[in-house]
Amino acid sequence: METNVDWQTVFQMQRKLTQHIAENYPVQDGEDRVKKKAFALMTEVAECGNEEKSCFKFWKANPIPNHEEMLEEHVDIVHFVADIGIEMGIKDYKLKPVKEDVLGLFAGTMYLAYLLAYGKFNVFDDLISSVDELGGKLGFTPEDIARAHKRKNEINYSRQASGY
Ligand SMILES: O=c1ccn([C@H]2C[C@H](O)[C@@H](COP(=O)(O)O)O2)c(=O)[nH]1
Repeated sequence: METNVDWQTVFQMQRKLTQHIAENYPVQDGEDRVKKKAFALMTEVAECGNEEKSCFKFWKANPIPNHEEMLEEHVDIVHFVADIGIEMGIKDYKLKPVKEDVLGLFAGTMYLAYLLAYGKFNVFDDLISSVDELGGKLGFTPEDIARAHKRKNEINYSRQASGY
């Protein structure tokens, strides 16, 4: 299946970033990083949705989307999906077609993140598939996503270095 995100590269990069952040901020006794990262993912989905206002802000006369901001939020979502996969020890995932519109993808991604973290349901394939589909439905090419992901990955390292 053709994908909008080069997940193999994303996972390779995320493994290093996750390890780097864990060295700076070691996991505390009893801390559930899957729950925290699932919530971080939900907040990024909300931020992305807030840039693509036209899918839900029916009360606004002129809900103009901000494509650059939307792309930045989308690659934050991509970061956290891979991060959750790593945190959960996912070895194998399989992308599948998702028949949802943008609104359904935003809401579904949040719901799946909740199910994974709190219900312990095995829905990682659904989660990664929804986020992949979202990138395309928001109008981004695989090249747009790869470029923005690489840029944000570098920013994440400099933020760690500067004690952000
Ligand atoms: O454990 C973490 C913490 C942060 N990030 C990355 C994902 C996003 O690109 C960015 C989100 O951080 P803020 O920009 O919202 O601070 O950091 C991770 O990948 N793993």
